[in-house]
Order: sequence, then C-alpha cells, then structure tokens
Amino acid sequence: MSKQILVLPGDGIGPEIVTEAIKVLAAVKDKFQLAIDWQEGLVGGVAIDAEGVPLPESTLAQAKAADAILLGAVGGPKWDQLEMAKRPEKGLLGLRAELQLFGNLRPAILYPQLANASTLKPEVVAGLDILIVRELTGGIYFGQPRGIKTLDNGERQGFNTYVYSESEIRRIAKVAFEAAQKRQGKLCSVDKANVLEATVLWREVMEEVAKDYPDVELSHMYVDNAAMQLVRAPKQFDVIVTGNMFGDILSDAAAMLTGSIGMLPSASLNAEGKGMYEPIHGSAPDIAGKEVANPLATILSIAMMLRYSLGYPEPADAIEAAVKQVLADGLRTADIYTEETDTRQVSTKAMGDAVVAAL
Ligand SMILES: NC(=O)c1ccc[n+]([C@@H]2O[C@H](COP(=O)([O-])OP(=O)(O)OC[C@H]3O[C@@H](n4cnc5c(N)ncnc54)[C@H](O)[C@@H]3O)[C@@H](O)[C@H]2O)c1
Ligand SMILES: CC(C)[C@H](C(=O)O)[C@@H](O)C(=O)O
Ligand SMILES: [Mg+2]
Repeated sequence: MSKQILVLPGDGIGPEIVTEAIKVLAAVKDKFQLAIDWQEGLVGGVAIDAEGVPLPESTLAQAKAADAILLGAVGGPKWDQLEMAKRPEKGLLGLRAELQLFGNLRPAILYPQLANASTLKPEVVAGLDILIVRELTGGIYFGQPRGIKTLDNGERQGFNTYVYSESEIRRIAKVAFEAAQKRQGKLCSVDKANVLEATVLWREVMEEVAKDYPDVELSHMYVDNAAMQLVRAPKQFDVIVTGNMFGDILSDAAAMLTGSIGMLPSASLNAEGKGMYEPIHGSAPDIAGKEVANPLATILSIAMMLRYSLGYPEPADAIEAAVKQVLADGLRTADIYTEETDTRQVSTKAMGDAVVAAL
C-alpha cells in the first residue's frame, strides 16, 4: 500500500509555493519509484470560505488517516476581523493539537551561496547550521484560562496562561537531546527562568533529563539574551530547545541569518513520528498572487517529510542537493536576490521548475 500525504495549500502564497513543492514531490516519486500518493484538503481561510470553519471535520479525518501532511500557510487580512476562535490560524493550531505534534524541528542552515543575502556579515554566518526545537502544543498558546473579560470597573482585561507540565517538558527535552546527540552534542535551553515560574520548572526538568544524555553538553540562556546572541554570534549554537512562543519568535529571527524566511522548512512530529511539514513563514499577503514568493522552504519541507515520516532518506538528500544546485546556478527569488554577478532573479514557478530540472 502506498503512503498517503495530505496536502493543505491554505491561503495567500500557500497555493503558489505548494504547487512548486508538489512538482518536486512528483519528480522524486517518478525518479525513485516511491510508493506515495497525495490528496488535497482545506484548512485556514479557504476552509472558512468554503465550509464556515478553519478546520473542517473532513480535513481533520483526512489528516488523522494520512501518513504525513504538507501545509502551505494560513491566514490573511480577509479573516483578521473574525473572533480568535474562528480565525484561519485556529485551523493550524487545531491540527497541531489534535495530532499532538509537540516536537517542532526548525533547522536554520546558511547555504554558502546565500552568504551575502544574510543580514549578518558573511564571516559571522559562514557555515551556520542551527536546529531550533520548539515545543508546539503547549505553553501560552494553549494555556487556560484565556480570553478577554470586563472587570468590575468596566475596563476590559485580556489574559493568557503560560503553563507547562513536567511531562510536556520531558518529552520535548528528549527530542532535543536526541537531536543534539546526532549533531555536535551541544544543547542550549532557552527560558525566562528569572521571571516565569513555568520556565523555572522547564529548567529543572531539562537538568533532570540531561542525566540520561551525558554525551550532550546542556546550557541555559534567558530568551532576551538568546535573541541578542542569535544576531551577535549565532554559530555558538548547535541545538536550541525552547517553549512554543519563544521558539516562534527566535525561529523567525534565525531565518534572516540564512538570507530569508523563505528558506526555512519545518517538521512537526508526534510521539509516533507522524508529522506535518510546513515552511516556517506565513501566507505573506503582501506578495500573494505575484508569483515572487520563495518556494524553497516548502520544497525543503518535502525533503524533511520524506526523511522523517516516510522513510525515504535518499530522495530527501536528492532534493537538498537539487536546491544547492539551483542556488549554485545563480537562481534567486526576489527575497534572496542581491545583485551579485552570475545570479538572476526568477519567479516562484521558475525556481520550482529549476529544482525539478536539477533532480
Ligand atoms: N504557518 C503558518 O501558516 C503561518 C506562519 C506565520 C504567519 N502566518 C499568518 O500569515 C499571515 C501574514 O503574517 P506575517 O505577515 O506576520 O508573516 P509572513 O511570514 O506571512 O510574512 C512576513 C514577511 O516575510 C515575507 N515572506 C514570507 N514568506 C515568504 C516567502 N516564501 N518568500 C518571500 N517572502 C516571504 C512576506 O512577504 C512578509 O514581508 C498572518 O495571517 C499570520 O497569522 C501563518
Ligand atoms: C500562524 C501561527 C499560529 C504560527 C505560530 O505562531 O505557531 C506561525 O507563526 C508559525 O510559526 O508556524
Ligand atoms: Mg511563526
């Protein structure tokens, strides 16, 4: 039986970048004779428009039945006035929660050809290869109570809860320690343990789990310093493990070290290794429909999907090699174009076609 992939293009640039990623998937299926098939579903704003909810029951059922999920992006100004629970983003958060995709891997790798596209000096980022492990189904994103209430004095008050249980911290710690073991053996846990009790517990549990991984060197850093260190000397990091909100913010910052947010793929995994794969960026309403978005983060997410959920490391390597090849050939979407000699600016579609040709 072939493995089933659910494809959720979503909103904004989502359909544009997913179209290119699917071309690449079709090409590796053909080249490596992979037993895979895919079908499309609705999530986010397009699901609200079609069915009135951001995560239709049918999509959730498809997602549960699939071996892996590829998602483009959700959200956009069209739906920003809706109340929180009805917004496109709830579709994405619902999938993460329902499938218990707590382990979010966000690699930030600088391709040598893009050294000049990085916001940092080439010598500061040369060889950069960081893995951010973000806890994805807990923390302030999901903590209860939450909401906006009216106080006795008539003033309104908004509130969210930053909460982590030991078991939630322990399971993401294991993901991070295991990742560090396969890399340079350095893990930096990022928290705000000087202010937030939930992260005092986070730090304690990290120390406890560290005893099972004597070959990994664990350090701790406050999140404000981590943000600064990321843009000061990012190569001091190997693996970073952090909570949901800090990981969201730090991964967007890390993206720019590699040249563009359009370069960062991600894997969101549950305890059984099932995963959802998506670029870390959003629906980019400012460039949607213009065919200028960078599809490489989504294409690289396909490589992660083949490697982590489908058990096909060879085609995953081939996709990553093809991406390196098109960059070496000088192809650049607008976000990574720097007017260097022997480079040329290309559209979303031309970039996808070039990766297929390189394969
Ligand atoms: N995983 C997701 O689906 C996801 C992630 C982040 C934001 N969002 C949603 O997307 C919408 C827009 O959010 P935002 O503007 O804060 O963030 P965004 O990531 O969509 O865009 C931020 C900036 O990066 C640029 N950008 C993003 N992806 C790009 C790509 N592939 N190629 C070139 N440039 C790219 C955009 O043009 C924009 O200038 C919001 O509704 C937000 O909630 C969704
Ligand atoms: C759209 C939003 C819910 C999402 C998040 O905050 O997790 C996005 O920013 C991301 O990084 O995947
Ligand atoms: Mg984000």
